[in-house]
Amino acid sequence: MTTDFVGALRAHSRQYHDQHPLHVRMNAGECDPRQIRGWVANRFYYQENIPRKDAAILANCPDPAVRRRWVRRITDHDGTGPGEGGIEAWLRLGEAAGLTREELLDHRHLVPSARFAVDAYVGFARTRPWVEAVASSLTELFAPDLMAERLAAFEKHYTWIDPQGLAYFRARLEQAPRDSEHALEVVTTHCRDAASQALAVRALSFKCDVLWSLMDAIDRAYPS
Ligand SMILES: O=C(O)c1cc(C(=O)O)c2c(n1)C(=O)C(=O)c1cc(C(=O)O)[nH]c1-2
Repeated sequence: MTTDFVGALRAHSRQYHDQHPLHVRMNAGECDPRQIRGWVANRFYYQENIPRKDAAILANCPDPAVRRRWVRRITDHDGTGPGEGGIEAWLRLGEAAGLTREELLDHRHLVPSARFAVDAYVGFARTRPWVEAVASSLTELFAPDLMAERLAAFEKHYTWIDPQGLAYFRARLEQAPRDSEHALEVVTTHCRDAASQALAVRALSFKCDVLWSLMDAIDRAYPS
């Protein structure tokens, strides 16, 4: 039963946003600087909100052992001091791509439907049972392959971006497998019957929709 359940979760790789036309064009080297900058600026809103989403999971989770491991995600993104962490690394990616910090932080490029998609993810974590919110993070099972592909594509096609700006993706290559392994452990431990397993699968499907909608929003805002 657990094997079927894990299989059903893993099968969502087919709905993952690596297949989105914008990612396909990006990784083929077909985006122009305006489109790359638009993606970086809009994705920044996702990055900013990941720790708020994880704080909502912590707030709803009654298990100290889970919280002790989950809290690491917040420091991965926020760092333990100024100038550290994933959000800072994304700001440096923006600078390497020719965007100022200010224009990322003040959301001047953020389009309404990108905001809407990200807010839906945070709202899901705040309002749904915490195990479902954990299940929704399992897109990270599929992220490392996309990160590796993106790193290679950026180094090859977008040489106008300083490669030091790509440090965020290198860090995620290690963080994402660790995080998704923990999330999978939590979900398989807590979802023992068909009903709870179906809810976990639905949560992951919802998250695939969030990521796909975010890419749709960016693609529409910066047409070729
Ligand atoms: O660039 C990407 O394609 C991508 C995808 C995902 C994902 O699959 O949810 C995350 C990230 N990046 C990411 O950088 C990240 O920190 C992250 C956290 C989470 C999550 O749901 O908790 N997903 C992702």
